[in-house]
Amino acid sequence: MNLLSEVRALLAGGKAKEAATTLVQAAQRGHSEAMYELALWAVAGNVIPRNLALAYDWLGRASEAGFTDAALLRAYFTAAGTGCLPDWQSALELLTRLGETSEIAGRQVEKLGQMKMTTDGVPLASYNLELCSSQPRVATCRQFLTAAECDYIADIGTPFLEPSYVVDPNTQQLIPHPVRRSHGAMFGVYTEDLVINAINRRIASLSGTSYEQGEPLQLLQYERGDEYRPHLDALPNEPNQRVMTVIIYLTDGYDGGETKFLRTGLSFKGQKGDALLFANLLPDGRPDPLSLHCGLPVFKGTKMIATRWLRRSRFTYPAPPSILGTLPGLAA
Ligand SMILES: O=C(O)CCC(=O)C(=O)O
Ligand SMILES: [Fe+2]
Repeated sequence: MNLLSEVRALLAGGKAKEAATTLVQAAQRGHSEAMYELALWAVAGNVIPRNLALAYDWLGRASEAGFTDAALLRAYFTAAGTGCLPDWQSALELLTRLGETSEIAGRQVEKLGQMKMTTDGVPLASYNLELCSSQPRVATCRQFLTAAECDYIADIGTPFLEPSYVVDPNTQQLIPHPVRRSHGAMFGVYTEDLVINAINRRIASLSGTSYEQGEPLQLLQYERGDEYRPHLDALPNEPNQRVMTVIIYLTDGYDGGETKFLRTGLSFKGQKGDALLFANLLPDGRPDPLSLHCGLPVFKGTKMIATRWLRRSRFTYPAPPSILGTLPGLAA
C-alpha cells in the first residue's frame, strides 16, 4: 500500500491520530505528496484544525520538492492571500516559472496576459453600466468578459459539475435541490486559480466591492427543462448578508432561460460575456422582496452562467469542527 492509501485507510478506520502522525512524519522526511496532502488537510480543517499559514508553508515545501500541483496551488494562495499576504506579482512570477513545464500553468499565464491589469492585479477596465431598474437596483454590463474568458470558466468548472442536490436535514439523505434544477460547481479554495481570481477581482471592481466580499464563483449549467425557481439571494437571519449578486452569462443561443424578476416583470437574457448585477437588500438591510427572481426553464440548448454572491463584509467559510485538537508531531 502506498503511503497516502495507508493514511486514508487509517482515517477511514477511525484512527485519525495515527493517520495524522503517519502523514506528518512522511512530510517531515521529505515525501512531497505527503507534504501536499498535509497542506490540504490544514485547509479542510476536518481532521486537524484549519491552519492556512501552515498549509501555505507545506505547499511551499512540496513545491520546492518538485510537486507541481502544490506549486500551482501555492501560486493561487499567493495571489489570493490565503495563508499569506496577497502578492499578485510574486504569484504571477511563480506561475510563469511553472508555465515552462506545466501546461495548466502555461494556459493560465496566456489568459492572464490577455487581461488588462496593473502589476498588482488591479483590473484596468471601465465598465459601461446600464441601469435596468431602480427598485430593486438592477444593471447590466455588456461584454463584461470576453468569449475566451467565458469558455475558460466553463472549461475549468465543467469537470466539477454535480447535480444540484441538498442534504435533507431530517434524513441526512441527498435530495434534489428544492429550488434549483441544474448542475453546479463552486470555484473554492482548491479549484480557483489565478485566472478565476483575476475575474473575481474584476467583478469586485464592477460592483464597487472588495474582492474579499465575494463568495466562491459558482458555475451553473442548465439543460432542457432545468430552471432556478423563484428565490431571494439574501439569506434568512444572516448578519453578513448577500448585498449584491453578479451573474455572468457564459453561453447564448439557448431558448428560454431568461433571468426574471417576478414582482417587477423585468426579464433579462444576456449574450455571452454580459453581466447582470442586482441589489438584494432594502436600504435598512432587510431582504428586498422585489428582488425575488428566477432563471426560467431552458427549452433548448445549454445555458451556463457564473454567479458571485457578494457579502456585506469579508466572506470566509467557517472552519468545520476537527477530529483532532492539534496536529500531532508539529504542535508547539
Ligand atoms: O439562472 C439564472 O438566470 C438565475 C441564477 C440565480 O438566480 C442565482 O445564481 O442566484
Ligand atoms: Fe439568485
